[in-house]
Amino acid sequence: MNIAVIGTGYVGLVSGVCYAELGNRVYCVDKDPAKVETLRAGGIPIYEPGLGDLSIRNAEAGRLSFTTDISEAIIEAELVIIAVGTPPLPGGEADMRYIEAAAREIGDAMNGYKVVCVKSTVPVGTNERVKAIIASRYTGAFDIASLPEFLREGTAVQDTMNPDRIIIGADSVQASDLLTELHRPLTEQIIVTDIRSAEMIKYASNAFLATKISFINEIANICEKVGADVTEVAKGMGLDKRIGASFLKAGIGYGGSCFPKDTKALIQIAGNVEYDFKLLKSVVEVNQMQRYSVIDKLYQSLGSLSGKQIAIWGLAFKPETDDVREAPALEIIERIIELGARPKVYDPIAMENFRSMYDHPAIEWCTTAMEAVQDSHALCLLTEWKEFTEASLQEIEAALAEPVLIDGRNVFDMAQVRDSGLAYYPVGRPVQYIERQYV
Ligand SMILES: NC(=O)c1ccc[n+]([C@@H]2O[C@H](COP(=O)([O-])OP(=O)(O)OC[C@H]3O[C@@H](n4cnc5c(N)ncnc54)[C@H](O)[C@@H]3O)[C@@H](O)[C@H]2O)c1
Ligand SMILES: O=c1ccn([C@@H]2O[C@H](COP(=O)(O)OP(=O)(O)O[C@H]3O[C@H](CO)[C@@H](O)[C@H](O)[C@H]3O)[C@@H](O)[C@H]2O)c(=O)[nH]1
Repeated sequence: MNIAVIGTGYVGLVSGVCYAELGNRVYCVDKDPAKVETLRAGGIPIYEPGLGDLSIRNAEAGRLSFTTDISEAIIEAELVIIAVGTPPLPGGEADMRYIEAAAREIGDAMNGYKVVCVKSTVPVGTNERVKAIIASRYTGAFDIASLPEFLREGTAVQDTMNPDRIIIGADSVQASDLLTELHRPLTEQIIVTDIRSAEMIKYASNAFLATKISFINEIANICEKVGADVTEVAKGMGLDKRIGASFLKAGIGYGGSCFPKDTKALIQIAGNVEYDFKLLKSVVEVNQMQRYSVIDKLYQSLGSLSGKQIAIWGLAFKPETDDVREAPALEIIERIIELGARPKVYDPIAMENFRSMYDHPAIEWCTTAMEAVQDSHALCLLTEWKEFTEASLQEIEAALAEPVLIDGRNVFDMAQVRDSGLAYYPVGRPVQYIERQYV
């Protein structure tokens, strides 16, 4: 199948490369010439495990090309996939300007029947808007379809090649047949539904996963007060098939380019039809507060933060990605600086992205994990990179000026921590017990 993918971000690039891997001929378009140049030279503008090799292999096989010219990309395409960004506007609603611009450009470049589908996460009714925009510029026949994307950053290639399900929202047999044929090699679980339901499935899925995270974070906060261990609680809950074990890891709140934006967008979508989505509003509020649990623990352990040096391990919103959009580290570091402390930060991959989003003279940018820890008054682990989870507690303790370890991701083994001299502050585990022993 000949496919054009508009937008070569985390979704567009991964999808384009994976469709090529399935044997399709894929043209990826981006309006950013620097990205296209990097891709043409065999590079990858994002960090995503496994993507680079796959991209090079398919480009060399002649199945994958990159261009800034949408007409070149869609001239032979049967399927055009829109995968541009839908970032949040200040009020929380999704910014549709990139989708609408892409629809206009597609409309101008159409040269025959094609199926145009929207993979970006978009409010209900967007596909109809895209159809209207294209129809206002192209009078020939075409179909539209919604094809929501469920990949996770860090495991995007694996998720794309092994999806739990494919959702196709279509109002024509040609569109649903074409998309079914494309995805058949990946899974039997292909759900064909109407366009509006497909658009809603994406937001509802992300909102539900975010709800699970905020729920377990609140349970964790209660566990801390009653002396229970949230990791045991989550294990016990997760064995109930009706609940499921995934997305029950307590931590410092969800971040990333999706959950924060999509929860707020769904609240807006509901608000637009005069529905007050109270549950989701609480999910967002709990998530915001959870980030500050790290600051509370710093206070608990150090008293005033003024003049203190705080090591930060992890800037990316999750491991195995360079994406720092809505990373909890941003608000935590800002707050640490406001309180008069000096953060010494380290992340194996996301330093550059973080620094271009937020820089401050109080921040010391370190080149190794242990450099950040050296002589700091506390270490805060914010992202569970393997390098951190495998770190030696003895080395950490020896390097710190005060033996305070705030583990925002519950990565360390409690028995090992007990054998160390560290004052350990995990999430939702019996902090007081450890404090009594070691502080
Ligand atoms: N990142 C994820 O993990 C993920 C997962 C599922 C769904 N989504 C959704 O997919 C969409 C894309 O997300 P992303 O993270 O890949 O975004 P991104 O910001 O990483 O990439 C978007 C790309 O589109 C390009 N672009 C914008 N307008 C264009 C145009 N008119 N023509 C050509 N290129 C254009 C930009 O230059 C950019 O490279 C969003 O709606 C997002 O919510 C993202
Ligand atoms: O039990 C958990 C699971 C995740 N997180 C946090 O939640 C955030 C999001 O993690 P994850 O879902 O793994 O990554 P994303 O790449 O943001 O993927 C989500 O957002 C994408 C964009 O819409 C969807 O496609 C995916 O299905 C959905 O999982 C991260 O900050 C994680 O640290 C937790 O705190 N506890």
